[in-house]
Amino acid sequence: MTPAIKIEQVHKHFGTLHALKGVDLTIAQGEFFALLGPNGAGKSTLISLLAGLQQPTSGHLSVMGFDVQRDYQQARRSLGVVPQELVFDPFFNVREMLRFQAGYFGLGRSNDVWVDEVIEALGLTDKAHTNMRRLSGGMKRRALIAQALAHKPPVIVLDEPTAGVDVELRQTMWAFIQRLNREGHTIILTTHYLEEAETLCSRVAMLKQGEIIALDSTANLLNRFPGKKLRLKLNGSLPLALQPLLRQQEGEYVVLNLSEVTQIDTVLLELRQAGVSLQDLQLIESDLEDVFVDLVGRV
Ligand SMILES: Nc1ncnc2c1ncn2[C@@H]1O[C@H](COP(=O)(O)OP(=O)(O)OP(=O)(O)O)[C@@H](O)[C@H]1O
Repeated sequence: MTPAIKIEQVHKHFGTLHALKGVDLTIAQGEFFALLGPNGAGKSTLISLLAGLQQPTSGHLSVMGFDVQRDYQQARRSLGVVPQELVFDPFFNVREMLRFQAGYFGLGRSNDVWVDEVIEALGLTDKAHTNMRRLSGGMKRRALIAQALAHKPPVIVLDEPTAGVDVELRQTMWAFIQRLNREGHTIILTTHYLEEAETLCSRVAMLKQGEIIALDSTANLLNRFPGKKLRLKLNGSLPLALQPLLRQQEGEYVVLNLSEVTQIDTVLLELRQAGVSLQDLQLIESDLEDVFVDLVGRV
């Protein structure tokens, strides 16, 4: 099957800055994929190259088999991008804006049913006739998500879609995006909320300084850290014998790395022998954030 996204040896220079250093990435149709990386890693640059908003310095990108430069229109029609920033046309109301957007991709009135479905799914029904200018920040964000979906693209890219949005929108949006994924749409997500990526995405690429440094299924990445963490609040300082297990200090808590659960016995014994009592104890599974911190540093 034609891949949803194919990126081959893509380089991007901004003057002397080498923002993307030979990125290769293939995303199959129907995947729910996370593109993660710290600030400045090159995620947005990669997305704007996919959307044809910028040109690569070298290399090739295609969407649903269409080269983003040679077959620009088909590639662009295959892609819906929810941008990070709130940029919108202030002259239209929500429904007009969505119809206009679909019309831009050559879709006529027959698409209106879909536009209304998107409006409803994103909780915009009450605002359908409100001018974009008059929407609150959260509602504008909903409208921008709707805008990216208005032409029902097979590939949907969400660039930090939940930055600064409330819990209700997150839930509504993810329910709808998951439905679209079940119906066969390919979803690519960039987010700094690693919990979201862990819950939603089956495969992850981690980008650092313009290079992919990890590309694997979410499950395999998590398996790299089979251990658990023990968070302890102590009446006293951590005994010397336990220092080698120390992972980090989190306020009043110390976090220890455990390779197996039975190590808890040893920890408790050492604490007792050192006369240090416990105020609180939590056992935590490793998560995507641990993998991320280990590979690329803090988000
Ligand atoms: N138009 C531009 N001109 C010059 N430099 C740019 C331009 N766009 C991006 N950069 C630089 O390229 C690098 C990658 O930026 P990019 O926005 O792609 O990172 P990002 O991974 O999306 O970061 P964030 O998580 O902060 O959104 C950064 O060093 C950035 O300063």
